Amino acid sequence: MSDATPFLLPDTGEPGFGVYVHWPFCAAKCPYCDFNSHVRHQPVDQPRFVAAFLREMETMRRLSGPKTVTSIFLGGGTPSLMEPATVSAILEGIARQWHVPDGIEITMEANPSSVEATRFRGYRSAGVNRVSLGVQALNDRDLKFLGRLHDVADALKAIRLAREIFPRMSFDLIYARPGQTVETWEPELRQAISYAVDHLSLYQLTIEEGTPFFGLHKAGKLVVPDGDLSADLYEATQEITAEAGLPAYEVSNHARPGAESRHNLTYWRYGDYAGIGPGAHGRLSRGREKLATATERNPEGWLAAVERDGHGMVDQEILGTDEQADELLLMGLRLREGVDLARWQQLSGRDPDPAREQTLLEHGFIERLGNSRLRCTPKGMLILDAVVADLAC
Ligand SMILES: C[S@@+](CC[C@H](N)C(=O)[O-])C[C@H]1O[C@@H](n2cnc3c(N)ncnc32)[C@H](O)[C@@H]1O
Ligand SMILES: C[S@@+](CC[C@H](N)C(=O)[O-])C[C@H]1O[C@@H](n2cnc3c(N)ncnc32)[C@H](O)[C@@H]1O
Ligand code: SF4
Repeated sequence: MSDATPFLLPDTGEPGFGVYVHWPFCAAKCPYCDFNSHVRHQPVDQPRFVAAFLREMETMRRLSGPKTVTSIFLGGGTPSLMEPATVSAILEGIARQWHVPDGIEITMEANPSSVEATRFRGYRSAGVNRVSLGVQALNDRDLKFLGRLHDVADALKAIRLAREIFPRMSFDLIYARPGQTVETWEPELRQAISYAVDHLSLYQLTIEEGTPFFGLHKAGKLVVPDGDLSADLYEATQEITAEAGLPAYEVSNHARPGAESRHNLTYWRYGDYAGIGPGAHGRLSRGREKLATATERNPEGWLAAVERDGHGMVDQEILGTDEQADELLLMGLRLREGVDLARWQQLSGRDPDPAREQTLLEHGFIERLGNSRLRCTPKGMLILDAVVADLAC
């Protein structure tokens, strides 16, 4: 995997096969975040983690069988706390287990605060060709409120560097923050668009149970935009990004056509993926069934399990065709391209209930794309869970 590697292989429209590796550590825990991330005050033994990642990959390879990888994603936590040598060893390990063609998308998440030019170049030399930066906000007051360790100047520096070093770059913003209105969000979003290359992830702030924000929210000390304002913010976001040539291809993800994240598409097209590392989940097909894997979330617990058993899986559930049909719908309706109905019918053994589908069509929540695809309208996206629940039963 050299710098001369052509980028990117064109999207075939197929679900693909992804490999996800989870780095579970962060420099500090953000008060809104319930992802599997932990702060350690002692240095993390990276070679020991690498050895465990490689062992767990062998187990996952046995479960997946031989596969051609279409994307790799190093997520977290904060993977940019890894040394470039760690990243290199992980990518080499993946290529020993599965076929990794030149030019596939290899994404790594990075925090603007843990970013260093030397590390970025090291990641690039290791084979990373897409970076996803957690910028979160473009004003210092909100960055502070979100508990971030970086300020806007750090974020802009990281964006500039990422654009220089990686062929592809995206960044995340969190909106629908306390006190935010369409009037204050719009200039921030336009500024973000001006820094974006071809991909942006825009998430509405979710108050997750068990986080410090949850406690504050419950105590009435943190007030988030109500349903109407959230919907207005969402709609404004859709319009502004579409006008700027970065339309949503999924609920929260925006890209110039052709620059969608392949890895994300694999999830939403309900493809297979191997999940490696603490708290990673995976989906591996076996004939008509799919194996849903989930590993131990605690990093040291996961490490001990892998060293003992060759994997850290705590859960292996076999999904039958009905469960797969539900998941296919749940994931596929998030996408602008919608869900492939023939695949859904093959799995569920039936058509969508005509009366329910008709009602949703008449209310403008869903639409048909020819005979073969069904998708949510922008209005339907606002009540996605209800639409899925209605169609699935
Ligand atoms: C798991 S984080 C990993 C990225 C990296 N550690 C960072 O924070 O910069 C992935 C993204 O999820 C989003 N996210 C995490 N918690 C969220 C929440 N409660 N509401 C909305 N978005 C959230 C943030 O935009 C974040 O960049
Ligand atoms: C919220 S998304 C952000 C993606 C980013 N916006 C992009 O476009 O590349 C990524 C986060 O989801 C979680 N994640 C993704 N795939 C996962 C998997 N297979 N197992 C466990 N967590 C996963 C990780 O916490 C990761 O940081
Ligand atoms: S948002 Fe990112 S940096 Fe913050 S705790 Fe979660 S994973 Fe770590």
